[in-house]
Amino acid sequence: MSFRLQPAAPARPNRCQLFGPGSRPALFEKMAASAADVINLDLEDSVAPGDKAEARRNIIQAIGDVDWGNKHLSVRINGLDTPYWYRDVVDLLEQSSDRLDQIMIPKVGCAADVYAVDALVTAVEAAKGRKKRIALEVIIETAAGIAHVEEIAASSPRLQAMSLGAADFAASMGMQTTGIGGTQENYYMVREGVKHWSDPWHWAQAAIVAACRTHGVLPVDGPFGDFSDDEGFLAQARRSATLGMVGKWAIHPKQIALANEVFTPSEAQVSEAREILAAMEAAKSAGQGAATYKGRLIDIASMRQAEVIVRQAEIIAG
Ligand SMILES: CC(=O)SCCNC(=O)CCNC(=O)[C@H](O)C(C)(C)COP(=O)(O)OP(=O)(O)OC[C@H]1O[C@@H](n2cnc3c(N)ncnc32)[C@H](O)[C@@H]1OP(=O)(O)O
Ligand SMILES: O=CC(=O)O
Ligand SMILES: [Mg+2]
Repeated sequence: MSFRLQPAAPARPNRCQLFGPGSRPALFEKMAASAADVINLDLEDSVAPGDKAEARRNIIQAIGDVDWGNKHLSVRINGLDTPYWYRDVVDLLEQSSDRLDQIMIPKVGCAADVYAVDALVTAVEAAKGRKKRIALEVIIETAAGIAHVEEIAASSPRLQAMSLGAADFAASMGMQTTGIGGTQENYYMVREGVKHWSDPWHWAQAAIVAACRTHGVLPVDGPFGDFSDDEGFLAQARRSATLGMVGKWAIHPKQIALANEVFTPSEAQVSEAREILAAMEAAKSAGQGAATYKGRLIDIASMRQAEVIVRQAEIIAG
């Protein structure tokens, strides 16, 4: 380990972030009753410009009125390039109850974007005497965002989570697709006449995970647009989990159980991790740093890997 230790990310479940437009208040009770760990009430791209003010009012009312249980409650504000975002922050923090946990900032392009929101949040919190310190989450979904991902991950002690937003990311990068996440038809290699599809999101996800893990932020995979394709969602989510992401968005209730399944370590994974820890304790007692487990090498690094899985299971179990 470097002299500078890697900080732990917030110890809360973040397997599924369920989105719903602020302009559809009929969905709020359903969202609250769902099995998602995080609720993202949206003021941004799922809300038409003419509905922004009403959506804001709907959300402020629902934050106080709906029983959100133990969910992490977040509101996605509008981007800093719009005339809406400051009013989103001010009205939310002046008018909503203390039940609000988090504000999500879309299309973050540099650390100063987070600084601006942090400064405004800090001022309104102090002016209103709000007791709960609002957390922030950001979406990396532009070329600038991915180019500055590390400084963004380090930008504020309020920052808890960072998602990849595949739709806007594709647009900003000029990618030739209208798909939101998942396999892209034209992203393949050919060997002996057979196509092998590759993953165009992989490098951005890996950059996000590295930036997040360096600075103690939760890395999250964003939307998968085709909610009739469960297999595609599962494949995308499994790749994300394997890379180190802790959860994925649901843009339809169908996707919640799929995300929870993938981002909850299975009983088999947890018991294998515990067996590795036990085998390494036995090896250490015998004065050895390496041992054999099911015919394969395990050593002290294997303990760290196993601890990741056990810790994830413990956080989810509460
Ligand atoms: C690229 C991005 O920025 S992604 C993030 C922003 N986008 C969003 O927030 C979009 C979120 N999703 C939605 O708005 C909707 O799910 C849509 C538009 C995709 C589909 O809406 P519908 O046509 O109503 O879906 P559908 O008819 O399949 O809904 C089935 C049931 O789930 C409910 N439902 C639909 N969406 C949601 C949701 N997001 N949360 C909770 N319940 C929902 C419906 O009310 C319906 O309930 P019912 O059985 O009691 O009648
Ligand atoms: O905001 C999400 C996205 O994919 O764009
Ligand atoms: Mg977006």
